[in-house]
Formats: sequence, structure tokens, C-alpha cells
Amino acid sequence: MDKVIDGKQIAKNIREELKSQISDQKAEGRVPGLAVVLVGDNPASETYVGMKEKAAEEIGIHSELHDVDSSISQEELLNLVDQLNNDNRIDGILVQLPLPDHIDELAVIEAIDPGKDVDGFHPINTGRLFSGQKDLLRFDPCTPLGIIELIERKGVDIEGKNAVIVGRSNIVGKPVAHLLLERNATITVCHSRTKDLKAETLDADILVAAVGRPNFITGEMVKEGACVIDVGINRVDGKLIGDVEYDSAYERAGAITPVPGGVGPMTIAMLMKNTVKAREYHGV
Ligand SMILES: NC(=O)C1=CN([C@@H]2O[C@H](COP(=O)(O)OP(=O)(O)OC[C@H]3O[C@@H](n4cnc5c(N)ncnc54)[C@H](OP(=O)(O)O)[C@@H]3O)[C@@H](O)[C@H]2O)C=CC1
Ligand SMILES: Nc1nc(=O)c2c([nH]1)NC[C@@H]1CN(c3ccc(C(=O)N[C@@H](CCC(=O)O)C(=O)O)cc3)C=[N+]21
Repeated sequence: MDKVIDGKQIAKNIREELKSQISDQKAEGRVPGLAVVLVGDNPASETYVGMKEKAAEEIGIHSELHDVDSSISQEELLNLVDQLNNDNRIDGILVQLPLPDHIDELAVIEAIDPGKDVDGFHPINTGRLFSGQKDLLRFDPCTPLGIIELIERKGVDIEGKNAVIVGRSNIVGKPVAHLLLERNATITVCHSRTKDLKAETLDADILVAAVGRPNFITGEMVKEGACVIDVGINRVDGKLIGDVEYDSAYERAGAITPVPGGVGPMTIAMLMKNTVKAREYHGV
């Protein structure tokens, strides 16, 4: 079996699955609606937002971009979020991060209706993830959810495995740890104060690298046969480089994601999935 986990292809398959669900929703009377809020003119954010809009349009999701100037005040931004909360054509709201320094990111995230929080960043959603709440509506963050899909669709069992996550951010490291724990992995979360990182990663059956440093995880840190998930997106001399040194890690891994074409496309596919789920929740 091929070792490479083809995130681009898996994301495409998921978009196809969603397409038919969306056409059913359309027949019921309304397609899902996604509002993307972009503050300022960060070129990376503009690229990502463009990709999200394109993906939405291709599968029949109504998407609207709210492109606002970086000088917008926090109050004005909160008003925009409130307007979208009250717009019944909009099922999902995504405020592209990072936000300018004068705006309190957490305050903006908390202002989003948790039932429209397709990014899964609102404390109601992270709290439900933390407490393992499965009965109430819960949106899980897109990148962590995409990582789980990649592992599962590759046929790698999670239950009982040692999963080591390098990185503890609120958007990747911490939530992916909870999703793996919920699937009965034994988890270890590493960070910049971890004493002997290599000793930890060598114990990983599933290794998730979300550090933000190019080629940080080398082959000698990878356990033979491990499933290696590279979340890193680092732009070096105009090229995209992951957090994993691909060639040396490939030699040792049993399965591995490339960058680009691994986790990135899945993040967008999961955003689409959450938006379809939000439309299901809101009804016609
Ligand atoms: N493909 C995708 O869809 C996405 C990709 N990304 C990419 O993933 C990467 C990580 O993103 P994000 O989680 O937001 O990053 P953050 O910068 O928020 O977090 C990085 C984490 O790495 C840890 N770290 C830094 N240096 C070391 C070190 N020397 N040893 C061990 N741990 C270290 C930090 O530890 P500490 O907490 O101690 O500082 C921190 O927890 C980035 O490249 C980002 O671009 C992010 C989101 C989506
Ligand atoms: N509110 C919010 N939600 C996010 O989900 C969010 C965010 N803010 N801010 C920034 C990060 C980053 N992120 C990525 C999405 C897609 C790719 C992606 O598709 N990458 C392609 C390559 C794209 C390229 O060529 O630049 C790949 O890896 O193959 C990467 C990164 C979402 N984020």
C-alpha cells in the first residue's frame, strides 16, 4: 500500500459526498450559507479565504465575503458578527485569523453564535469537545477534524495507539489531542518546554507535528511504521515546507502526509462539512 496520505484526493472525495447532501438541502428549500469575514489585507489570509470561497461555490454552498479595512474598530466588528448571527440565510460564520493587534480575538470568537461557529473555536464548542459531549450540537475545529479523517480514511486504527502531538495551540494541538483521546488513543502533548522531545516522538504510533518550524521533525525522531501527520505550513524562499523533513521521515513512516496536499485541503473540506451540518441544524 502506498505510504503517502493523499489529502488533496481525500478532500475531493469529501467535497463530492457533500455535493449530493447540498443538492438535497437545496431541494428542501435552501442551500447552506457561509459568511467569511476578512479583516485587513494579509496576503496569506487573502489566499486562504479565496480557496474557501472557491470550494464553497463549487459544491453549491452560498458564500459571502465581508472584506473590511484593518482600521475597523472592535465594536464595529462585533456589530458585523451580530448582524451575521441574525441573518437567517447564514448558517456558518468564519472570522479569518489572525486579527489586527487592536482587536481582541477571543472577544470576537465569543461573539459568534455557537450554532454558527463552523470553525469550532467558540468556548461552547471547545467545552463540549473537552467534556466529550456528543448529544448536543458540537462543531469541532476544521484542521483537527481533517487530521482524524486522514488517519481513519487511510485505515490506521486510533484506539489504544500512542499519539504524540507536537504543539499545543488552541486551533490545532489541543483540539486534535482531545479528538484522539475521544477515539481512545493514549495522548502526549509536547511543546517548547518538553525536556526530551525525541524520546517522546520515538514512542509515537501516530505523530502530529503542529509547530510552525520548517523541517523540525526529522526521520530519526520517527518510530518505524508510524503514521506521520504534518500540519506545518511554512513559506521558505517562496516554497511551502512542512514541519516534517519529508524525505527522512518517509523512510521510517508507515504512512505520511505531504505538504502541500496533506492537511491543508482537509481543513477546507471540513469547513464545508461543518457548514452543511450547520444548515442541517438550522433547518429551512
Ligand atoms: N494545514 C492547515 O490547515 C493549518 C496549518 N497550520 C500550520 O501549523 C503550524 C502550527 O500552527 P499553530 O498551532 O497555529 O502554531 P502556534 O505557533 O500557535 O503553536 C506552535 C506550537 O509549537 C510549539 N513549539 C514551538 N517551538 C517548539 C520546539 N522547539 N519544540 C517543541 N514545541 C515547540 C509551541 O510551544 P509553546 O506553546 O511552548 O510555545 C506551540 O505550542 C504552523 O505552521 C501553521 O501555519 C495552522 C492551522 C491550519
Ligand atoms: N478562522 C480561521 N480558520 C482557519 O481554518 C484558519 C484561519 N482562521 N487562519 C489561518 C489558518 C490556516 N489555514 C489553512 C487552510 C488551508 C490551507 C491549504 O489548503 N493549504 C494548501 C496549500 C495552499 C497554498 O498553496 O498556499 C496545502 O497544504 O496543500 C492551509 C492553511 C486555515 N486557517
